[in-house]
Amino acid sequence: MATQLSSKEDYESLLDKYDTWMFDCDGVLWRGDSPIDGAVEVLDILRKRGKLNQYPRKRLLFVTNNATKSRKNYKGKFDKIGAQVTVDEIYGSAYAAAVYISSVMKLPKDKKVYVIGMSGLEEELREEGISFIGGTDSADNTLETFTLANFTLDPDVAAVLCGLDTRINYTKLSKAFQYLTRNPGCHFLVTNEDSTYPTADGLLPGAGSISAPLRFALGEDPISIGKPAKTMLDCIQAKVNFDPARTIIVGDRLNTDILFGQAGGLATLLVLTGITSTKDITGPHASSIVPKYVTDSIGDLRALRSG
Ligand SMILES: O=C(O)[C@H](O)[C@H](O)COP(=O)(O)O
Ligand SMILES: [Mg+2]
Repeated sequence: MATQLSSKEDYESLLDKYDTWMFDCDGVLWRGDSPIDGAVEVLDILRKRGKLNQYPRKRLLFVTNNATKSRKNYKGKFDKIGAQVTVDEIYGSAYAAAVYISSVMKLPKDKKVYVIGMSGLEEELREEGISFIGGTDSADNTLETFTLANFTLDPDVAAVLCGLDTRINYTKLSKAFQYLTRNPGCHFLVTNEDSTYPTADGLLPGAGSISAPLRFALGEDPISIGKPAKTMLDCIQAKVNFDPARTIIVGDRLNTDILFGQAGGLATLLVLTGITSTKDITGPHASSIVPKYVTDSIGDLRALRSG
């Protein structure tokens, strides 16, 4: 059963127990471009309280499955909402995918990736020195009818990488399908599998719903790199030395954020400002994924402001 947090004492006890705070972004810190009420203030409180001598220094990390933006893009988004965050505190599935392709898959330099995704994903691939086609290329961002007669297979494509792409179309799906069925050994990778994406005005199809047509057409599941996969945690641990026993992840989705935390031996705090609602964690249809703590919103931690 999850512990429902509500009092200042509840939140103070979290400060006592955890030095590293991992924050999911969509549905926790913001919905689309709208910050969650109190989120920026709470980040500031945690930084300030973490510097006081009664607590070990607090480390804040931001761990998002949203592959539409690069770490630098996210730094700009944090700046815009007035949150003091550095690029090396940000871990996105776009970055994790680029690291996976270069360091785990070890894609040969003469090979390339066919991308379904947006400029942030392309930026992270470029930063890792990975060659790619597709993505925001104008030839792929078209509503023209796709015909194989006009398509030339690139034999150097050794992986297809699919992330959230708000300009998805039949041409992109068809090209990806050609590479995955006609280039021998072509890897099928997705940045993440979130089914939906929480915006300020409601839910939209998420990255998992963008790659779903390919999975159905292929009859094959991809390798997924974002939460809850361990790949994302490996990516963070390669850069940041933290103690899982003194680390908490704050998330809004049970089958990504909370599972990711549980698999990594982290404490988990679920907030109800994004994907998950009370009916998902209580009553007859409650999920089997049970967070350690629950609170309505990250803004509830403003109770810590007085110190
Ligand atoms: O569709 C997606 O990619 C996800 O809904 C979204 O981007 C998740 O982002 P997160 O909650 O991990 O910040
Ligand atoms: Mg989220």
